[in-house]
Amino acid sequence: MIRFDQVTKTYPGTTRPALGNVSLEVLKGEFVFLVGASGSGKSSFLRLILKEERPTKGKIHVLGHDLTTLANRKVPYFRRSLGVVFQDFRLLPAKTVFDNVAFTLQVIGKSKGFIQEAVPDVLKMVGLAGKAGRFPHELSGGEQQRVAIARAIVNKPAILLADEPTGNLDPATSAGIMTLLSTINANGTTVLMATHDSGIVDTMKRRVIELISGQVVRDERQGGYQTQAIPVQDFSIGERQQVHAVNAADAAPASVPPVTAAALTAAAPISAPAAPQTASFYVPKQRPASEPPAPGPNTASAPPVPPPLVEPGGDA
Ligand SMILES: Nc1ncnc2c1ncn2[C@@H]1O[C@H](COP(=O)(O)OP(=O)(O)OP(=O)(O)O)[C@@H](O)[C@H]1O
Repeated sequence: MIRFDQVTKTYPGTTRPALGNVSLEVLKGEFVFLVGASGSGKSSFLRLILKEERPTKGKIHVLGHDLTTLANRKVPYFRRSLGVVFQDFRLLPAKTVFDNVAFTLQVIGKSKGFIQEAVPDVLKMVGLAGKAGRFPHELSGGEQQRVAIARAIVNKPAILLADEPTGNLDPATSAGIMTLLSTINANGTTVLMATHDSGIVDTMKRRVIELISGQVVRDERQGGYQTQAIPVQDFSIGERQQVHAVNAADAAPASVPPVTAAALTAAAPISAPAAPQTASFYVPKQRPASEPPAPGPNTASAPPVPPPLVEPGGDA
């Protein structure tokens, strides 16, 4: 579904690659977390999948397309199979919830009849059935992210890319968003999510790809946020913090075998040698151990697991 073959991305005017010689495969239906310190290459990875950036070296295949040879005129059609969600929602402020979602469908030429059926269906799925007439500024952050997710999935993409979708949300609201993304994944959409949220990754136990300085240093089924964590440091300022340390600059390239279909059916986790110790620190967002990871009694803002996507009829 997504395959990177020895992909290197070096931005113009820079010497160190944002991604270096990355080879991996993501299969249909997987839920994959991309983790790594700020600047490790997560967003670059997602942008390459969208063909917003071109690899400097190597090949990328997405949904059967070789992106290095895909003609520019075909890119808009290719992108219809991908949904994207960002940390900052990116809604159109002057449009209602309904119109924000409908806009995506109008742009690709769907009929009014299709839109009138598909938009309410998807708003119901994301738990916003009663809020179609509101404007973004009349919604909470979690609700705005639900609109953004509705917009991303209304055309039933094969792949959903999410770049820190819970980055601006509190833990309870984040849990509701993760329930929603899990449901979307359970309905058949492959999900790739870049995140710094250790609590979410540790709770979900999905495949984790960890980047350090553009290198894949870990690719693990049912992984945690950082199994290579270097444990506790005491900063003597405020609370004692758990610091997971990685040295982006000094990380040795890891010899990680690419994840293939065969590897994913094997029993053992796929993991790489530990990163070396370190001078620069990334402090992940801390989630209290007592806090439940999924919607529960203290997650009032999170609706129950939404029903499966309803197939809208009347597509023109
Ligand atoms: N357009 C660009 N031009 C030049 N360098 C860039 C560009 N975009 C990203 N980079 C560099 O590439 C590296 C990887 O950046 P990227 O945004 O992919 O990291 P990230 O892991 O997504 O970071 P964050 O968690 O902060 O979003 C960084 O060193 C960054 O400065």
